[in-house]
Amino acid sequence: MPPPHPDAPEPGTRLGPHYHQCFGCGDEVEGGLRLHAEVGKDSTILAEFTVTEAHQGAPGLAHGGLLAVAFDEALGNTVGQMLREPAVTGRLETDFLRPVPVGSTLHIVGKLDGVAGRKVYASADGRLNDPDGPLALRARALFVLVDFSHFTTHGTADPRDVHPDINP
Ligand SMILES: CCCCCCCCCCCCCCCC(=O)SCCNC(=O)CCNC(=O)[C@H](O)C(C)(C)COP(=O)(O)OP(=O)(O)OC[C@H]1O[C@@H](n2cnc3c(N)ncnc32)[C@H](O)[C@@H]1OP(=O)(O)O
Repeated sequence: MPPPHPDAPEPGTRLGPHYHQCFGCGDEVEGGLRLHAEVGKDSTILAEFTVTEAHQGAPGLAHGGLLAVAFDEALGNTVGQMLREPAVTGRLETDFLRPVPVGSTLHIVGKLDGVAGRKVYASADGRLNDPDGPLALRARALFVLVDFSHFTTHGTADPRDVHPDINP
């Protein structure tokens, strides 16, 4: 378990969108997940989002791919906030243990598992309707630390769009 960066936000800190047009956390995306996150105890990130009709895969049930988005977002936030370095998802595995109905709220807890060079391992659990509710999903991910230029070279970002803390 790597120690958090000295500038990592304190437990209880509410985390706003890292980018307003992000499908996972942005507040300007119609049908987006609008995932909310805050810093938990022991270097965890607590995230939640409520499944709407825009997120269905079968009638009344969340689409698995959208649930994976929620974990990508929560795990990316865990890595970025705890290490205070930009990273991108290299690999994401998701175990779907229970169906997630429309109207339910998924409570996700993300944690860092290890760092090896530029590779960062993280995992998360997702519970239904309560932080202690039934376990619905589990995910593990490998993130790769990248330079800010990843987002300007391959995307259209001004570095300041990636996160308000980032200055060119
Ligand atoms: C102030 C700062 C922050 C503040 C706080 C911000 C909060 C911010 C919240 C963000 C929340 C967003 C959460 C969504 C995050 C996305 O969704 S990101 C979008 C999806 N991902 C991508 O588009 C990535 C696309 N892939 C790539 O760009 C490149 O393949 C990568 C991942 C950068 C790696 O390429 P590279 O830099 O050339 O590195 P490379 O040498 O190939 O790999 C490095 C190591 O990783 C390993 N590796 C790479 N890919 C894999 C893989 N798929 N499987 C296994 N191993 C792999 C390699 O084997 C290598 O291992 P070692 O040889 O070192 O042992």
